[in-house]
Amino acid sequence: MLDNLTAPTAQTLPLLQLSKVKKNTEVGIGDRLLTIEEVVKVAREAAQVKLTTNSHILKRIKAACDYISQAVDSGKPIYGVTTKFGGMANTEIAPDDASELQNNLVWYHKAGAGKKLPIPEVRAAMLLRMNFHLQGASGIRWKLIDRMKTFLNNNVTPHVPELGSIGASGDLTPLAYITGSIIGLDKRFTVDFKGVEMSCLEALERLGMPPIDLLPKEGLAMMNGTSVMTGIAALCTYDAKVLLALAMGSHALMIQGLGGTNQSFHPFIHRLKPHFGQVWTAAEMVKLLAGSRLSFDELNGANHFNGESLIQDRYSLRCLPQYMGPIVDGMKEIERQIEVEINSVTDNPVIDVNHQASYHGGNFLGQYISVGMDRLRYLLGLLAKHLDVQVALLAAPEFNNGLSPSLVGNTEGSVNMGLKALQITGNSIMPMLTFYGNSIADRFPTHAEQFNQNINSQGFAAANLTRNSIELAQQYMAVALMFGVQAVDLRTFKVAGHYDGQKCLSSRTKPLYEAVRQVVGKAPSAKEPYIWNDRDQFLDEHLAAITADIQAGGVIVEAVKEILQELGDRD
Ligand SMILES: N[C@@H](Cc1ccc(C(F)(F)F)cc1)C(=O)O
Repeated sequence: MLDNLTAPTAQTLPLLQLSKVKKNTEVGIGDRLLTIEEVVKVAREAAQVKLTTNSHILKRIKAACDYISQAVDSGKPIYGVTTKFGGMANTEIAPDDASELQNNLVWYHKAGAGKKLPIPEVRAAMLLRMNFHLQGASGIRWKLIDRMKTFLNNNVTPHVPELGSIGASGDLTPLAYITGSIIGLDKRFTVDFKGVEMSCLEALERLGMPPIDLLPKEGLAMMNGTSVMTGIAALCTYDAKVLLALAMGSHALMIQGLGGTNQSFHPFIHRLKPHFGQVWTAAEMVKLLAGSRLSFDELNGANHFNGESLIQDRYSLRCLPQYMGPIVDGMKEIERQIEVEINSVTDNPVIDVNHQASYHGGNFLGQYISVGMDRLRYLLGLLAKHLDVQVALLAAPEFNNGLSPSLVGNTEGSVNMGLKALQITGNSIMPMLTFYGNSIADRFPTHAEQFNQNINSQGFAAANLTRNSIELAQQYMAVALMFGVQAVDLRTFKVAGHYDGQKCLSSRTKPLYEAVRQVVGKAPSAKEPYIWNDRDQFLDEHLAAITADIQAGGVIVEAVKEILQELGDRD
C-alpha cells in the first residue's frame, strides 16, 4: 500500500522555473513541489497554508511515528532516539527517558543570542519545516505539523535569535525556539501574536491549543535540518532576482542617458560566444533599448562615429553581456539549488517506512546554502560594481558624452552641484557589497561540539550576511535609478530640446522611468529635468522612497516584471 507513495524528491524536481503563482492567497503543500515565489507569498504576503489531504501521505507520516515507537519498545538502537546527541551519541538512554530526551533537547538549545530574526524569515522556516515533515521520513506527529500551520495562518511567529547556528546539524538552536513555542515548553519562549509580543503559553491558549510534550524522535525531527537558513536564503534569492531585473533596467536607462549603441548586443556577436547568461543579457538589452530616440540603433552595422568620441562604447556598456552573463547564470544556479533544498528532508536519522528501516546520514548539513549564499553576495557585489562604473561615467563630463558634470540640472545656477553627493553615497555602499562578497563557508570553528560537528557549513551565517547585502544592494539600486533618470532627462534635452524623458525613451524602459518619478513625487516635465536646482529637494528622501518601494515590491518592481519573467525562462 505504502509503496505507491509519490512524495516529491529532489530527483522529481523540474529544472528551475519560478512558477508563476496565481494571485491567490493559498499555498497548498505536501503533494507538490514548493517554489521560491510561494515561500515569498506565505512569508511576506500572509498567504494561507493548506496541508495535503492525500491519504497515502497521511498514512506514511503515521507509519513513520509507529516505526519509532516500536523501535523504542524493542530497544532498537537509533541515534537521538535511544542515544544522547552529537558527540555524546555513544551513551544509550533508557526507553522510559526517550520522550524526556526530546523535550530536554529543546530546553538546552534555548541558548541563542542577538537580535530577533525578521518575522517573514521565521514564517519561511516554519513553512519549509512543514513541507519536509509531510514527506513522512521523520517520525513526527501530524499534530505538530498542523500546529505550525495554525501559527502561520493566524500570524503567530516565534521569536528566533540571529546567532547560534553553525549550519552543521542544520539550525538546531533557531529551530529550538520554533519548537519550544509551538509545544509550549516554557513561558520564556515568546512569540509575536499578530503584532503583540507574548509568551507562547498565552498564544497557545488564544489559539485553543494546550501545551504538549514531544514524543521520541520529535525533538530531532523539529530541530535537525536547514529550514531556517533555507527560509532566509529563499527570500534573499528572490530579492536578488528582483535586483538583477532592476539592474538590467537601470543599465538600459543609463545607456540611453549616455547615448550608447545597441550594436554591441547584436546576436551575431553572442552566438560566437554562446554562454547562456551572456546571450540572454544581450537579447534582453536589444529589447530594452528598442525604439529609443536616445541610444543608437546600429544593429545593421552602421556607426555614428564623428571623429570626436570613441568609435565604440566603453567596456561597461560594450561588454555588458559578457560581464552580466556569469551573474545571470550564477543566480539561476543558486535558485535551482535553493528550490531543491526547500523541497528536501534535512533530518537525521530518516525513516524509510517502505522498508521498515531507518538510516543515519547528514542531510542537515547546510553547505548548499552557505556556498549558494556566499556566491549570491559575491554576485551582488559584482552587480553593484558595474552600476557604480556607469554612475562614474555619467558623473564625469569627460566621459558622459556631452552631459553636465555630476549631472547638474540647472547649469545656469552658479552653486548647483547636481548628483555629486549621491555618487559618493553610492561609492560608500559599493565597497561594502564587494566586501560582503567574501565567503564564510570556508571559515569554521575548531573542535565544534566535541569534534562531532567537525565540518560545518556556516550556512546560517552566510544567509544572515546575505540579508545585509540585499539591503545594501537595494540602497545602491536607488542611487543607480536616480542617476539613470536624471541622465535620461538631460540626454532628452540634447536630442529633443525638452526634458520630458518619457517622449524619447524606449517603450520597455519608459515604465521604470515613470515609476521612479512617481515614487519620488516628481512628475516628468518638458520644462525641467528630474533634478533642476539642488535646493528643490533633499536627495536622501528620494533614496529612501525608492528603496522602500523596491523592498515592498511596489511600482518600481512592477515596472520590470517583464524582465523578471524573462529571467525565469528556462535555459
Ligand atoms: N545533526 C545531528 C543532531 C544533533 C547533533 C548535535 C546535537 C547537540 F545537541 F549535541 F549539539 C544535537 C543534535 C545528527 O543528526 O547527527
